[in-house]
Parts: sequence; structure tokens; C-alpha cells
Amino acid sequence: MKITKICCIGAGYVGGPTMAVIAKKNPHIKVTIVDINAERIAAWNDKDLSKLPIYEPGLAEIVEETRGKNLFFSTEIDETIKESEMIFISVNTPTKTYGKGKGMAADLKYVELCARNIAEVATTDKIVVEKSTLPVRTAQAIKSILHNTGSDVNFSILSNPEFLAEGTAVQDLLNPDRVLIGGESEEAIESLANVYGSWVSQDRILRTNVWSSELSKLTANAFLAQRISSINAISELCEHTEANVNEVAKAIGMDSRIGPKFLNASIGFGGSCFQKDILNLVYIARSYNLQAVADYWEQVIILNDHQKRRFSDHLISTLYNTVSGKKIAMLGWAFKKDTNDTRESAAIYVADHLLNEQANIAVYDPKVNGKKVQADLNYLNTRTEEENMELVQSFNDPYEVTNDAHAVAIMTEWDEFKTYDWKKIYNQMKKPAFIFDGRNILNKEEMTKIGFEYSSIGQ
Ligand SMILES: NC(=O)c1ccc[n+]([C@@H]2O[C@H](COP(=O)([O-])OP(=O)(O)OC[C@H]3O[C@@H](n4cnc5c(N)ncnc54)[C@H](O)[C@@H]3O)[C@@H](O)[C@H]2O)c1
Ligand SMILES: O=c1ccn([C@@H]2O[C@H](COP(=O)(O)OP(=O)(O)O[C@H]3O[C@H](CO)[C@@H](O)[C@H](O)[C@H]3O)[C@@H](O)[C@H]2O)c(=O)[nH]1
Repeated sequence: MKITKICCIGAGYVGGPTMAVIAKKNPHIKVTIVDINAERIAAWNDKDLSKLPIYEPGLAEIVEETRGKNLFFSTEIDETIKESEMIFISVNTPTKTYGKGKGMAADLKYVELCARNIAEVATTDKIVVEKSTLPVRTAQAIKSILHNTGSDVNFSILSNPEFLAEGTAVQDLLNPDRVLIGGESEEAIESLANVYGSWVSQDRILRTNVWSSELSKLTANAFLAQRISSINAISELCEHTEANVNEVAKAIGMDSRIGPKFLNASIGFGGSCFQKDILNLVYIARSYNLQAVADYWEQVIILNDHQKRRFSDHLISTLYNTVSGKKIAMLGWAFKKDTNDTRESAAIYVADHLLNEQANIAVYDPKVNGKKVQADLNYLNTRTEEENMELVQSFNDPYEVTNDAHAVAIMTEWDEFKTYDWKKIYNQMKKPAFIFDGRNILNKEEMTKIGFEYSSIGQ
């Protein structure tokens, strides 16, 4: 099928950047991103590019180049579905918070709504592309909805999971390790392969069956997260043995079978994907009665929770077993650098734990505002909104946030944290001045020389 118009349902962290790059590389295709969230669409259409709803290095430039030419953001969902030959479903698939599978399974209600919406309004043949991360065999459900409309419209369903990481989304999209397309119809697969073929070489476009494609996405995230839990487990052992986790990571990473990437010990992984996708994998394994498989992957999450908890426990015990009434300055709130996304950020859980001990939390993140910090804490429902408001303050300046603090906790690895005048920060903090470097980004010797009581992960 010749593709002249693409619709993407879901203007989020995946839909936005992915479609912007597709539009940039395919000027002959009209790409429209639709969303039920009118506020989000308005932000995507804002003339002031600093107001785009998503911060990703390089994204604003691509939006500026393509928006209004062949990239559009709209709330006209039905119209856009109708006119497009290819429809991407890129809506959220969070962990279920109710009913069967609560806390484990992926909530597919948004995906199903999209399928029903497409089924209802389509009058011409469509290629429907699953871009959201979905449990293996979801395409079956989508197929069943689309094929039972009673009309003679023909739907081809493809699975095309997204592997971009936030903070590097544009780079990952421009230069992907691979593009994965799972499907039955060769014609539909090649139509999508042609869209990517505008900038991705064919040998990097992998064609598989639908089920392998769906399962590969969950598996990739499980393997990546497992590496972090593995190095974090070793970091705890390092702290008891005077081994240094950075040295261990370097030594093992030079083994070409292991490789050097994704071996940074940390306060634990965050982000909207790893935990959700592993829980989903565990749920699927249990639903097939594969207990050993489920238990194996569940351990990745258990270790991650342990890592977050032991970071705050260590902070509390180092501050003479009490943080009550003490100002703890948190540098970073996003789940990693170069993004404004805070979903499942370790900072939220560490802050919550410290707040239970009556700490006063002061937060500075270059891309996250105080409103978001409050919303993240309120979402946990641990205490009242008023209490969170009283105990947690956000600042726009790294020197203000650290002023008079008992301790600094580094939660996100933003590059700018390394460039601060740490001597100045030391001078204005309460003494002894503590740094808890949850990302191992500062130099221990330099910090100790300034006078800080410095501790990091696995050193
Ligand atoms: N965030 C990532 O880095 C990443 C990477 C790879 C894959 N994924 C997967 O991609 C999917 C989307 O993730 P995201 O981070 O972009 O989510 P997101 O929450 O940022 O965006 C999803 C958007 O879909 C919209 N939406 C929901 N239901 C809708 C409907 N029926 N009609 C129209 N719009 C609707 C929401 O309003 C929201 O704006 C998820 O399945 C996720 O697991 C995410
Ligand atoms: O060595 C490392 C690498 C990462 N992290 C942490 O792990 C989390 C996830 O980081 P990353 O994977 O870089 O970002 P995501 O945007 O969550 O991307 C992951 O999740 C996406 C959503 O499914 C996938 O598309 C990507 O391939 C996959 O990397 C963050 O909190 C990082 O700080 C570490 O602690 N140590």
C-alpha cells in the first residue's frame, strides 16, 4: 500500500518524537498525531518551542522544521483515522491499578479504545501498527475487534515496538540499532519498512512474526533492567568488601561478551517502562503457570526496590539516625538526565521514605517544576497534600536549594551537577556537610578534600 498519510494516536513520549522523525525523513507523507488530551495537543502546537510538553535534546528543532508542513498535532481523531492509510497506536499501557492482574498486568483499556475507535470510523483499508508496548498476543485482541465490524474494510495489524530511551530519543530514532516489524501480511510489513527505509538501512529492519515482535520488546527491557539490578546487587557487596563498583563494572564490561554499557550502579532504575514491562512479563509467565520463570524476573524488581530503600536507610543512619526537621537537598527529580519525565523516578520513593522520617526536602531539577514534584508525591497517597506542601519545597537554583542543608542527595545524573562550585555549596551547608551521590557522578577525592562527608554507591 502506498502511504501518503499517517495517523498516530497518542502524543506522548513515544508518539511525539517518533512521528516527528518519521515526518522529517518522509517529507512526502502527511503525519498527524492525535490525542484526547487537548491541553497536550495545544502544548505541541505552542509557538514557543520551550513549551512543548516533552523535553528531549534535538526535538524542538525537528518540530520547528516539520510542524505545519507535514507534521500536525490535532484532537480531530476520527477525521485523521479516516484519511490515513497507516495508523500507529502509541497510547499508554500502564500497570493495572484495579481488578484482575492489579499491580502486575498491563492495562490495555486505552489500546482497546483505540482499536474500537478505528473499527468504528474507518471506511477504507488500514494498516494498524502497535507502537505501544503490549503483552504477547495482544494483536489477537486488536484483530478480533477490527475484524468484527461487519464492514468490508480490510485491516492489517503489525507490531512495531519502540526501543528509544528518553533523553536520547532523537538520536535513538535517527540511528536505531534495529527497527522491529512483526506481522502476517508481507505487503503491510513492506509498507512500514518503506517508511523507515527513508533513513534506516534495510539490514537493520528486522521482520518477524507478530508474537516474537511483541515478546521481544518485553524481553529487551527485562534484560536491560536485569543488568542494572545485577550491578546494583554487586554495589552492595562492594560496600562491604572495599571493592569499587566502578572498577568492577569497567573490568567486566571489557569482556566483549558482557559489554560496557548499562553497568552504572545507581539508586535504582526508574522510568515508565522497566518496572511496568517486567511486572507484565512476570504476570504473563504466571498466567501460563511458569512459576520459576516468573520468580526469576520478579527478582529484578525486588532488588531495585531494595536499592532505593537502602539508599535512604544509609542516608538516615549516617545523619545520626534521624533526619527529623533536617533539610535534605535533592539534586534531580527526573528518572534520568536530559528528560523532564519523572515517572517511577527513584527520587520520588527516596523522598517519600525520608518524609516518613519527618525530613524537610528541598528539590532542584533543571527540567522539573515544583508542581510536578508535589503531584508525584501526592500520587503515592502516603500523607495529605498539605503535609507534602509543608515538608517539600522546590527551588530554581542549585545554590539556594543547598543553602543551610544538612545533606545533599544526588538523584539524577544531570551533567550540570558536576560543574557546580562545590566549595561554595560546602561553605553554606550545615556541618558536617554530607553528600550522598546516588549516581556516582562526583569525584570522591575532590569532595573529601573540600571537607564533605561523601558517600556514593558501591565504593
Ligand atoms: N516512554 C518511553 O520511553 C517508551 C519507549 C518505548 C515504548 N514505550 C511504550 O509506548 C507507549 C506510550 O508511552 P508514552 O511514554 O508515549 O506514554 P504517554 O503517557 O506519554 O502518552 C500516551 C498518550 O496517549 C493518549 N491517549 C490515551 N488513550 C487515548 C485514546 N483512546 N485516544 C487518543 N489518545 C489517547 C494520552 O492522552 C497520552 O497523551 C507505552 O505502551 C509505553 O510502554 C514508551
Ligand atoms: O547503567 C545504567 C543505565 C540506566 N540506569 C537507570 O535506568 C533507568 C532507565 O534508563 P534508560 O533505559 O536509559 O531510559 P528509558 O527511557 O527508561 O528506556 C528504556 O525503556 C524504554 C521504554 O520501553 C525502552 O524503549 C528503552 O530501550 C529502554 O532503555 C533510568 O532511571 C536510569 O537512570 C541505571 O541506573 N544504570
